[in-house]
Amino acid sequence: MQEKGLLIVLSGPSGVGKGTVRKEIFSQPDTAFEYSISMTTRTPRAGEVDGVDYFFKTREEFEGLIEQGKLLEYAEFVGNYYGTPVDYVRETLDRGKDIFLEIEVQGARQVREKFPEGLFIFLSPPSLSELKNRIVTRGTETEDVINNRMKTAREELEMMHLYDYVVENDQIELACERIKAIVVAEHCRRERVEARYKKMLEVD
Ligand SMILES: Nc1ncnc2c1ncn2[C@@H]1O[C@H](COP(=O)(O)OP(=O)(O)OP(=O)(O)O)[C@@H](O)[C@H]1O
Ligand SMILES: Nc1nc2c(ncn2[C@@H]2O[C@H](COP(=O)(O)O)[C@@H](O)[C@H]2O)c(=O)[nH]1
Repeated sequence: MQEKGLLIVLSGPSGVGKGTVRKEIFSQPDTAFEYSISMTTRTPRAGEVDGVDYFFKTREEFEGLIEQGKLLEYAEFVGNYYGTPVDYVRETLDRGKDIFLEIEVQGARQVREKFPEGLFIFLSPPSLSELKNRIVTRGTETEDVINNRMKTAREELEMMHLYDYVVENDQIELACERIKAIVVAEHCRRERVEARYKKMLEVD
């Protein structure tokens, strides 16, 4: 029987650099994970492409997907819905591939309930002032949205205890190396290796 892949969740406050770090990891040729493209009702930012950055949906479409049970998790974040399509996650894990979800804290909590064996990583900022500086410098949000996201960031930082690892995003390259090292270590965790051996011994 095909061994299942690892479900990896990366969360952290808005502007900490999750998207930047994720894009850097996925640009590296030795990265073997797959990325779960989320659904959202947020308006696309300049340069964002439907089906690449997100699947952009209306609120009616999104609520239909919730009703049909098509989402592994979903949350309302600063006025918009965000959610993870469940089928792609399950298919990828069944193929034995690791899958990487970049989602906020309420969603991560729901995923933890369904996949307690997943790997949950929290990306933290060097400081709150640097976090604000990053969101402002990105230049994609209005002042109101920035203030709301900073308020939510304080609540999210208090949820760090729900995660297995905390990686500081002081420098992009270092944060990526730390995340990749954690994934390698997770694959070598004794409980996982024992489970693999148990299955092998059952077959022989
Ligand atoms: N280590 C870093 N040092 C300095 N700037 C960074 C670092 N990582 C990311 N940034 C910058 O911070 C800004 C926010 O990054 P990014 O959009 O990746 O954050 P995010 O966590 O994905 O945000 P959101 O949750 O709002 O989508 C970007 O302008 C990015 O270039
Ligand atoms: N619960 C979920 N959160 C998600 C998902 N996809 C992205 N996100 C998170 O939403 C915020 C805002 O994102 P932005 O692109 O508008 O800046 C951020 O924390 C993302 O990580 C998802 O499928 N589920």
